Parts: sequence; structure tokens; C-alpha cells
Amino acid sequence: MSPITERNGEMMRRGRIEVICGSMFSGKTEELIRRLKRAEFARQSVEIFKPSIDTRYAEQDVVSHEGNSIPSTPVDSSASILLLGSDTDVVGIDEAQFFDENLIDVCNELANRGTRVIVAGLDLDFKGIPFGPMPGLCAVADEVTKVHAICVRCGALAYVSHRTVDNEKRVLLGEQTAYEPLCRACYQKAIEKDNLKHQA
Ligand SMILES: Nc1ncnc2c1ncn2[C@@H]1O[C@H](COP(=O)(O)OP(=O)(O)O)[C@@H](O)[C@H]1O
Ligand SMILES: Cc1cn([C@H]2C[C@H](O)[C@@H](COP(=O)(O)O)O2)c(=O)[nH]c1=O
Ligand SMILES: [Zn+2]
Repeated sequence: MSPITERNGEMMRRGRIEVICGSMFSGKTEELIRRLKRAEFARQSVEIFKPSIDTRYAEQDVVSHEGNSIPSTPVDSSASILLLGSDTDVVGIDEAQFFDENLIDVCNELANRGTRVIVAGLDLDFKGIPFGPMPGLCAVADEVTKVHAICVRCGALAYVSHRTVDNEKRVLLGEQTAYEPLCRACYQKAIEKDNLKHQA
């Protein structure tokens, strides 16, 4: 069970929201899997969800770039998470940026009912704009962990995922062949170069 607390003389599970955010390759999924596996070792009930559009490495599992994985339930909308994740000690959600804004209310509702909710997602899209429900989730979270990849151009800490293929759609599944993690300075240079290419 989750840590227990007392409310109005009743023993309750203590709910909370933990957000793990950062660029691509920053270790969000590995950190999510680490926390979820520790909860399983503690014999807590764990349910893991991901958006069904995320078929990059596997249909069902949450998989890190290193190949670590954990079984999950793909869902089409955040409402399904509330339905399927109730009465669970710990709910894990990966690729949260792809969910609808209602995910914020769903996580709040689960946490208020006593569930520990651990959410991982991209804080910024390839244009450097806050992605989907992520900024709202960071605001309501009890704890936010920002993780960093290494900038592939200079070795500093990366903060954003630069798209290296010509496609303006916000959602474009991919890995190293389509994205590179960059620090702020290298990202500025890369964007200037991209803009010049588009003007030519
Ligand atoms: N530039 C990079 N910086 C850090 N890790 C990288 C980089 N490129 C590839 N990786 C790999 O990505 C792994 C993290 O994968 P993952 O947890 O799936 O990240 P995320 O979910 O944030 O995209 C690292 O352990 C490392 O093996
Ligand atoms: C920046 C950015 C990324 N995506 C896609 C690319 C990947 O399939 C996922 C992120 O996965 P990770 O676990 O964080 O490596 O999101 C996108 O669709 N749009 C973007 O702007
Ligand atoms: Zn750099």
C-alpha cells in the first residue's frame, strides 16, 4: 500500500503527483520505470499508461532508449486513466505531452483519492513551446524532477529537442534519426541555420 495518513479519524492512502520532465534522451522513461519497479518491490499495486499513438518501440510496453521496459496499457484519452487507474496505489503515465488537457484534472482526482501518480513527458516541443498538458501538470505537481540529456554538439546539459528532419507537424514520432538534444546556445544556432535554409 501507499504511505498511510489519517483524515477525519479514517486511515487514508497519501496521494501525490510527481512529474518527470525534460528533453528527449534525458532519462525520463528510465526514471519512471525505476520508480515504478521500486513500488512493485514494495508490493504496491501499479498501473502504467501511455497514449495509444506512441507505437515507437512497442505497442504495449513503455520502453526507454536503452531498451529497459515495463508493460503498460495504451489508452486513447485521459478519461480512460481515471476509469482504469482508480483503486491503484501507484499510477505511472509516460509520454504525457500527447494527452489532452483533461489529464491535469485526472491526475488531481487520482491523487485526491490517495493514488501516487508519476507522470513523465516532454516539457517542450521541437519549437521550444510548452507541450500539451505538461506545464499544467508541473503547476499542480507535488514534486517536479527536471532531467537533462547531454547536448550532442557541445557536451553541456541539453534543454530542448531539435528536430533534424523537415516536418512542421507538432506530433512526429521519432528518435535519433529525427531529433537531437541541444543546449540553449546550440539550439539558437541550429534554429538560425534552419531558418536560413527555409528562406533560400
Ligand atoms: N545525448 C544523450 N544524452 C543522454 N543520454 C542519451 C543521449 N543520447 C542517447 N541517450 C540514451 O538515452 C537514455 C535515456 O533514455 P530514456 O529514459 O528513454 O529518455 P527519455 O524518455 O527522456 O527520452 C540514456 O540512458 C542514454 O543511453
Ligand atoms: C520534440 C518532439 C518530440 N515528439 C515525439 C518524438 C518521440 O516519439 C516522443 C518523445 O519521446 P521521448 O521518450 O521523450 O524520447 O515525442 C513530437 O511528436 N513532437 C516534438 O515536438
Ligand atoms: Zn550545446
